[in-house]
Amino acid sequence: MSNNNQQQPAPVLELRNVSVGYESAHGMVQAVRNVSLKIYPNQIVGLVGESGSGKSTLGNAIMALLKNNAVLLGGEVLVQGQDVYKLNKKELRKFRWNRMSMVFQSAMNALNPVLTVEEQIADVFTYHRPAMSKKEIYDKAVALMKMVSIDPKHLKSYPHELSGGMRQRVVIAIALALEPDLVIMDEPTTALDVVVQKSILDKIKELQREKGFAVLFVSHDFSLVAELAEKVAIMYAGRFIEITDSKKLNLLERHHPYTEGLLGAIPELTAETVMIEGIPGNPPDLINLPTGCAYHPRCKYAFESCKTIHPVEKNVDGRLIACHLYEEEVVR
Ligand SMILES: Nc1ncnc2c1ncn2[C@@H]1O[C@H](COP(=O)(O)OP(=O)(O)OP(=O)(O)O)[C@@H](O)[C@H]1O
Repeated sequence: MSNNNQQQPAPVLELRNVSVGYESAHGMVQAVRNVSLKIYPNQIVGLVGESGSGKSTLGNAIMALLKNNAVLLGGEVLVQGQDVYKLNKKELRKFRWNRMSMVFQSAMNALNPVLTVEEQIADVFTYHRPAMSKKEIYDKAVALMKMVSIDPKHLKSYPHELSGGMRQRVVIAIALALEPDLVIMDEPTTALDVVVQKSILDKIKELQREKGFAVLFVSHDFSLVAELAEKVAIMYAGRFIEITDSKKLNLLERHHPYTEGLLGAIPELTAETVMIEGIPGNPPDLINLPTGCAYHPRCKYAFESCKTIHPVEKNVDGRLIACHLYEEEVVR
């Protein structure tokens, strides 16, 4: 979304200093640490980071679907201005799927194997739109199948009779059934081959443009997110270490050293020889985080302050970067 208008629309999603931990026998796992972000209508924002960086935890936290041992340690999650943690159980059940929905990791395997596609789509309407007639629900199911480019004859199919790509399309159709304002997609195409992956991503883009919902697209695949999303939040050890326009995701721009490492790990298809410079070391233990910057033990630029002083987010050429290498104005 362009920022040129003086009148910026209200964000669909606003995260204010959100922190989430998991209680464990060894201490609190600090899975999400003080993250803030705004997503506007019509916008696709990518969320990337290595496995274990806290992406799914944040997605679940937005939906207020945290696991039993998880705790919202602080902050606010506002969807269309509503703090989801201020809703009671009944209000939350209504709010979810109507205003915000989520395509979970490996969702295509989460379809109920003993129900037909039609029954699973109908369930959503029976629960959330009890006044709808059977005929209206059937018509809606047909329209949803067409929307995700599946022949409506498959409404009578059971999940095992569909390909992985078709099952994933059904899951996306279900997530969009009630026309939510915000859709969280957690690795929606990871289990699929590249061709099917591309067709699903094209479908997501097409539907998003047509319907105008906002998307938080979670993935560990940096190049995929850079292509799909307008803005990308890069997560390391539970924190956003950089938030940038995806257009600026190239090594000619200044970045957080971790982003630079991820960018270096993307092979350039046009290059004659491909040099992949991985990131050395492993992500930190989220119970005993390193002092200072959590990335410093792996950072090739680390200096003394990085070991002791927590880097705050700074505005660097229009990007938010939390790194001592940069001196610019403090934004928050
Ligand atoms: N129920 C749990 N109890 C304790 N720790 C947990 C629990 N669930 C997740 N974690 C830890 O929280 C951290 C963040 O996990 P999360 O699944 O959010 O990361 P992720 O970036 O989504 O990873 P992936 O891409 O592998 O799904 C990890 O260190 C993980 O081990």
